[in-house]
Amino acid sequence: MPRFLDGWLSDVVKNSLNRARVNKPRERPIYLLSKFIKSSVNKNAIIAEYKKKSPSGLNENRNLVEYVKFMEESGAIGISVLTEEKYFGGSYNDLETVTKIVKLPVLMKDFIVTEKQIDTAFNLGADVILLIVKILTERELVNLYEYAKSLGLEAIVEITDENDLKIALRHNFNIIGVNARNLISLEVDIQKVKKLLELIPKNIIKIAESGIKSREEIIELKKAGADAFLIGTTLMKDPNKIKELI
Ligand SMILES: O=C(O)c1ccccc1NCC(=O)[C@H](O)[C@H](O)COP(=O)(O)O
Repeated sequence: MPRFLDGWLSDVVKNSLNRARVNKPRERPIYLLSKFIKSSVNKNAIIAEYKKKSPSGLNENRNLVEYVKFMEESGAIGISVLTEEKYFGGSYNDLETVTKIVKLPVLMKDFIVTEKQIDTAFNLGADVILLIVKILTERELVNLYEYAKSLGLEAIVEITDENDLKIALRHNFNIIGVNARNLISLEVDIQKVKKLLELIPKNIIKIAESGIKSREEIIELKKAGADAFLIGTTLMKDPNKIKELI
């Protein structure tokens, strides 16, 4: 069983535990996010996220195919697709649509607590999964990471505070995501992200997640050590903003 959680997160995790596996043969090679981030030398490595709604108040029902193609053409190095249904309005269909049309790493953005969910990510063509330290026990985190790796998928291990970081650094995880958003209060704190980024060793790929609105913030986060940037709300509200952020 995952960690004991309060409020909406406990509901999300309960729903995730009950989600059925989608069984379909994978039709796509694996695009390694780590490779795309490392080879992004002359531009900011942006992972553009598609999410229709969010607990923090987003509500944008954009055309998925147009959005994703535009992000690929504009130079995003990856696409993130929300698949959580109740709080983010996502779906496995959205993920499948995206993996059929882009030649970029695709992140299945969800609250992963079971191997079934990772099988589904693999079968639907995703290349990367997200493992959130806050919602898993340490043993579950390691087991799910190893399981994803055994399928050839990469995992972003997401931390939100120093305690999460302590846990993450006890293992050989190669990609750490630092989320500016507190998962309970939903407050965004970019300064906190900068502090945490500075504590992560150089050899680990670091992704700054959430709340990014401007090029200035990206430059600050880069100075603190971020290698890539996961951006949802800002791009869903105004897709053209990618041209300024990249
Ligand atoms: O997006 C939310 O409101 C949210 C609330 C609570 C937990 C997670 C949440 N979002 C998941 C994410 O990590 C973000 O979608 C992602 O980092 C992009 O963030 P943003 O650019 O702020 O949309």
